Amino acid sequence: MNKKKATLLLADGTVFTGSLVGSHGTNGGEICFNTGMTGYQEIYTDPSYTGQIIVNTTPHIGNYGVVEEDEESDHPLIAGIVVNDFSEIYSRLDAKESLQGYLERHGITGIADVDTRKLVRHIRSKGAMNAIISSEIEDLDALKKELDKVPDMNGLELSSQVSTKTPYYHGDEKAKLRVACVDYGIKKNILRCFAEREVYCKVFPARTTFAEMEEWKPDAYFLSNGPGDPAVMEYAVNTTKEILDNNKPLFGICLGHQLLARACGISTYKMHHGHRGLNHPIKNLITGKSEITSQNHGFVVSREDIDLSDKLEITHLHLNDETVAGIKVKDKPAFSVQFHPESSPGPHDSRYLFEQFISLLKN
Ligand SMILES: NC(=O)CC[C@H](N)C(=O)O
Repeated sequence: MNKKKATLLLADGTVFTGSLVGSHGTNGGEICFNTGMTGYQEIYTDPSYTGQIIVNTTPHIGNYGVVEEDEESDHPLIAGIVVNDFSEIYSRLDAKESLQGYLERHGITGIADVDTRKLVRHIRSKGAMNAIISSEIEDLDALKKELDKVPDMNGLELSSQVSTKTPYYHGDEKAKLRVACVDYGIKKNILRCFAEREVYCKVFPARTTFAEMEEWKPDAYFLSNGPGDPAVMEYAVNTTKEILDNNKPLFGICLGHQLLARACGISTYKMHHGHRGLNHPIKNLITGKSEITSQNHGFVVSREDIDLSDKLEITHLHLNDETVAGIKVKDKPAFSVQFHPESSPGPHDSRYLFEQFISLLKN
């Protein structure tokens, strides 16, 4: 076990020390915690976490290694991990590599042997903030200088960095339904959920125009999840407005949901410390049933703005804090959710939303 010392410094001056995991180095980002008890590889490779340091509240990380099928993108884009008990030993029949080897190979620096319960309580009371992990710099003033260089998540556009550079296809070419997916940082399992339901997808770079996507003659549009602040994605909001103006069926997940709201004139804001985990309860206001959902977001759409607007209807509410978890555009075939129905990792309660979208575009 690598027992090289590492330091975690938070923007408010709080320091935690522990041991290095992953790659020797220094890395900063916004610190946030995920309460999922499984699924570390899917979480680390979800492009929505770009530029963030993930604290896993589940104490034991690494014990089942990594497998290629669990990748939600081609490689991890996170700015680091903070864990309690890190295991280099893994026991899973089909695992090919240890998490240690994987993190090292991808240049991700992490810190273990941290009292993650204390750290999470601190983030819960003080709110989201930047942090830095280093196994190189021990001097706190020098580390603080590096931390000051880390950009604020508020006002940060990251989708253009993580989006595909060229369009690609997913699924069966002969499938009857064709969905144009705008890649703001798409998770692979969303494409799998479409393919399983006989939908053929063409995935477009984030800055593709509506006219360019129309050339492929899609039946509908999908706006993906992704990292960063939706408030500074003017280009994406404009594309969404064009999709709506042309009455095309539209489905959005997470960042895609925030973009749909913004295209309808609703503002978004940064939450105190966000929702990240696999057991977030939401209520479907149409069916009256609750669903346990997978979530990963730091921003949210304004419920006050929706209440004042005549364009949107709230379809889902988060039961912990009554924030907006789903919306529908009143006179258009367009809807979106703040949570992750593709849930990789997470429960499958909300997979019906893919069927709901497909029936919408069949009509
Ligand atoms: N999973 C996502 O799509 C995240 C959306 C957005 N970046 C947020 O943090 O709220």
